[in-house]
Amino acid sequence: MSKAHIIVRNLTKVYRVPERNEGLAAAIGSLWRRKYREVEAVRDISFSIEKGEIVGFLGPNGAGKTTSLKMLAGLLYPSSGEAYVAGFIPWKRQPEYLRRMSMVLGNKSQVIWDIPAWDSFRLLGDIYGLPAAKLRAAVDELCTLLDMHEILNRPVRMLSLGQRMKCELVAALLYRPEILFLDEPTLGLDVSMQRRFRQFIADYNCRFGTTVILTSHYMADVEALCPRIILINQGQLCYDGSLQGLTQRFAPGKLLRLILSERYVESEADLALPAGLELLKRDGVTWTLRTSQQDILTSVSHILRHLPIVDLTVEDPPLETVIDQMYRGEI
Ligand SMILES: Nc1ncnc2c1ncn2[C@@H]1O[C@H](COP(=O)(O)OP(=O)(O)OP(=O)(O)O)[C@@H](O)[C@H]1O
Repeated sequence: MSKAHIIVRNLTKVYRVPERNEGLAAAIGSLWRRKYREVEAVRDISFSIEKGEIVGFLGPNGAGKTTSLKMLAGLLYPSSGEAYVAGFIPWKRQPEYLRRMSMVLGNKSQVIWDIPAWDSFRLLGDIYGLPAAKLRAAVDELCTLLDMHEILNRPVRMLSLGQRMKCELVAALLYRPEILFLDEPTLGLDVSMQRRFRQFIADYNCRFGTTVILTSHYMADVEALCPRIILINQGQLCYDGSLQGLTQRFAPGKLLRLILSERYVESEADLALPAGLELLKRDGVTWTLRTSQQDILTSVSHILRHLPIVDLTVEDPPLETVIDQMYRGEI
């Protein structure tokens, strides 16, 4: 068998959703005769992930990301297919497996609202059979890393969203899982808290070699953390590879951003651009152009020869744009 930490083969999940027409008669009728509709949330996906990798699991709303992660975390049975995580079949929910993995859902809480986080951690420590000294050491270490000692004794409902998410992370990492499923962990956090979370996850992965699958709609999370991404759309896997490879494959070329000298007043019509160079946006003296990969040098030299340049930068197209175009089926 392959040594990969996570192996997924032809995994499919079909939900059976009850359906009924509007109105009281339909509601009563549905008590006897229920109609169902099938929703194929995940369709025949396969991939494998090595120990210690951080993989971004991306896709538009409803693509099947949470369903996939829930199957890998053992919260859902698949309709067909196989998965092995750390050698275990997740949905068998063997205690040895549950002790090796953890899942953080950005929109669900596993710490209890009405009691201080410390009490929730004690409860989780009991559930996972952590000796008191080990639990204290783990909480202490994680709280230092997340700079959150002062919030531990306040009821969780009195904490801010960012503080609550810190508690969720501590709860998820108390027993130092080998595999971490993070589903939108930075949802709703402000940019500086998002950055802090990203740094924490990167450091944690580096320190303990934890395998991480992350879903996030914030491309900054993905760019900062995930050298590899898996993209799914309508339940199907449509890309598995490096971030850079995604841009090269689906939006090859570069963006050239120019700032021209104030004295430049030429109209767009008068500017003759060579083949392979296209003006995308012109906002006063700030211009954005796109050039194909093979024409970068000729494009840049044309610009330098014909335009009074104050500043010029060459960039990859923003990940957001590439992903958005993919989601909309434009590339
Ligand atoms: N419990 C359920 N019962 C029926 N259908 C479901 C259930 N959960 C999800 N679905 C459907 O399965 C599909 C995939 O949903 P899923 O939550 O996995 O997507 P997602 O990629 O995580 O989306 P988002 O980015 O919006 O969280 C959607 O069409 C959704 O409506």
